[in-house]
Amino acid sequence: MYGKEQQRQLYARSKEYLDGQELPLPAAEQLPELRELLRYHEWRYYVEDDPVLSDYEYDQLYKRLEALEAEHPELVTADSPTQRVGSDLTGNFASVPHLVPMLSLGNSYNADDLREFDRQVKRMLNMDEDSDLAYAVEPKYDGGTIALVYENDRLVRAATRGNGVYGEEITHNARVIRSVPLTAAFSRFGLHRVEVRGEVIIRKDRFEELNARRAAAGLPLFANPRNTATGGLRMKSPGEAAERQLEAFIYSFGYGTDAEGNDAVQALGTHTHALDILTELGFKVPAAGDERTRTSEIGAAADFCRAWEERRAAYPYEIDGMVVKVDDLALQERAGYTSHHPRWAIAYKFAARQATTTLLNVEYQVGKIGTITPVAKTEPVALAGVMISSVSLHNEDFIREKDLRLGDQVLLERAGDVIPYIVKPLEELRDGSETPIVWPVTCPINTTEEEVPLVREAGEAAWRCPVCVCGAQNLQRIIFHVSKVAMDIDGMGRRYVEQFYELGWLRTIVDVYRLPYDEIARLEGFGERSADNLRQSVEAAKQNPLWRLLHGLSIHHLGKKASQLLAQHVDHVLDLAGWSEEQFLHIKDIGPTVAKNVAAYFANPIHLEQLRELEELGVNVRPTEADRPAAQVTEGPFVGKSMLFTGSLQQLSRKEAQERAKAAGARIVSAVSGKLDVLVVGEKPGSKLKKAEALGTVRILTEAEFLALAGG
Ligand SMILES: NC(=O)c1ccc[n+]([C@@H]2O[C@H](COP(=O)([O-])OP(=O)(O)OC[C@H]3O[C@@H](n4cnc5c(N)ncnc54)[C@H](O)[C@@H]3O)[C@@H](O)[C@H]2O)c1
Ligand SMILES: [Zn+2]
Repeated sequence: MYGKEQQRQLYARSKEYLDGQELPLPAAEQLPELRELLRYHEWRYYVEDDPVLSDYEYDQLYKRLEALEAEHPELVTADSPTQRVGSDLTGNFASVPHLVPMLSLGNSYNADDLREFDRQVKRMLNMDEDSDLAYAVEPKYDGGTIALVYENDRLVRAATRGNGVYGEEITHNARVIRSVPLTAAFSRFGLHRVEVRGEVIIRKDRFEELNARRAAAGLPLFANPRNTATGGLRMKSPGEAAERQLEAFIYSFGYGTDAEGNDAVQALGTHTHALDILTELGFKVPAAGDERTRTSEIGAAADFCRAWEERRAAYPYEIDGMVVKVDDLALQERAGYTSHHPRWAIAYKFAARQATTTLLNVEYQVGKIGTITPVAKTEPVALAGVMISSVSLHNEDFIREKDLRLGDQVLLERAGDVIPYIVKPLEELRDGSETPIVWPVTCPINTTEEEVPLVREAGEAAWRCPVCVCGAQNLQRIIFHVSKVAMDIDGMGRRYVEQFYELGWLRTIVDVYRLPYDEIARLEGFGERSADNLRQSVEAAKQNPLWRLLHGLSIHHLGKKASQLLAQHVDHVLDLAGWSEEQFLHIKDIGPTVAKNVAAYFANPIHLEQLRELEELGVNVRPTEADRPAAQVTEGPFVGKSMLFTGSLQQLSRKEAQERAKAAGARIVSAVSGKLDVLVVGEKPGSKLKKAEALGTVRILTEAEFLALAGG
């Protein structure tokens, strides 16, 4: 239908219009062009199920056409996209006429738009602006429209919306949708022949499962739930449609007549009542009081819409907005229709979650352990309310699997609070000028002469720079070191670290504990007070439990849990310097990867020197109260007591004795202080005993006494 070159031009031209560039064309020339562009995008969206613009962008083009036509009514043509609904006719099925045209919906994006809609409706109905008008509000399901015709309580026909006037007959596929009843007792309500309208969708989790099965079978994946549903409706064989486990939410009557052929829907009174009846008849309908509401105040309708925008991500079905409808069916008829949409209803559209833009460049960032993360730089584009120009590409495999190229048009998505990501490149829009993204073999950050080859460990997706000479890695380490998860230095976030780094005050984590507070106080935006607060936070962090320091060293693979385990097994952080990989493995839950990485870290003299400096600066390097195992011993003679052994023991080795003490609930410490509870004394005790005696608060036990109390 559209050739490649033609598509590229239509796309490029659309973006020019959207960029708001000055288009000094007379209206008479803009109008046909806009119509042509919109028709192209409708084809991509409805027929190909693969749009190249976001809905928001499409709506912007549409509004531009609408505005121009309003200024120049003489130039409006009957085939303009504003005068009819977009067509999804494929020609693959028999086409059937709709008794009552199936229309689109007008769009709104915020509470103001809704208030404007409220004013317009009231004007049309000759109502006072302040008078009450009841609205029904419900989710706008994002799938494929379906019209189900029942005669004498039996499903006789199902059709798609098609071009609004004709639809495509897809009864065979509707029959396999379990939420579409094959019979329904409409006759109880005097309805002999009815058409009900709804949206066919696939639940998000089913969509994920379906794609997982397809991936396992080596089949191409479905792009999104919407086109899985619309595609499912148009399958040739109902078996394939059934496999998708589609569902149909019914949201209104198209028409309904009694045995004489007279209208019998109006008698139902309100849209709300009509939906209640459809619920009773066994249709899947938005649930009253939860998924739908009724209110006579447009502000409350807007609140309901906004509340649903929050709920959108957690809701099991894809919705792209809400629909606000005049509830009274007689008033609906009075308000009437344009050739495009009813005047009594409006869609409240949620912020678009997809957008297309150009991939300009790829930059690389280096993480605290040297991980190289590629970041796409794109032409800035609005997405779900924020401007996006940078998107993470995760790793090399991601780029390869998506076959991304520089210069590509890419589809971005941002769902809920999730960070934006690239869904795919729009391959059909390539013109041959795109260039491959060449993955670096040496560190892309390193600016020195030396070339540092990147390394990639077996089973890992990320490439790493083993030694970032340029310091980028150190910066990331410091940022991590002070962060909540590690040393948790209050008030010293990424921004300050970057600033101090720039100023040359921070080179390694050791510098965190010797910052020039006088100079900081003189920095713009600081002052004595904040500098002093910062100093106090740093001082406080010096007393942190040992596991925080260990975690804050950014040792590859050493997470919080393993840091805590290590902290429980040493008296001083430098004890680890003497450990072999074997010794690490003796600790339950410490695996070979952690063992290898920690051992390597502590084998490096630079690291040991840093730790000594940290100790000198007053940073705690010994296990504290908080380092004790979480699963504490709760019974035993020494529960909660700190204990120290001194002198040579006769019956047990020092290590065995310590283990026995721990099993009895004691915590082993390494120095005599006011905090010491118990001192166990062997042969030839030294100064520790004297010190403890001098304190007078320490309980002193012989080895035998200890053994008797600790048990066997
Ligand atoms: N990205 C693109 O290039 C592109 C192209 C064409 C259209 N579009 C999108 O499609 C829109 C126009 O499509 P449309 O005409 O299908 O309109 P629409 O999807 O905005 O609204 C009409 C449809 O909403 C559905 N709907 C879901 N829940 C409903 C409910 N509770 N009550 C009533 N209807 C409900 C109906 O099936 C109806 O057909 C545009 O605004 C745009 O967002 C995008
Ligand atoms: Zn590097």
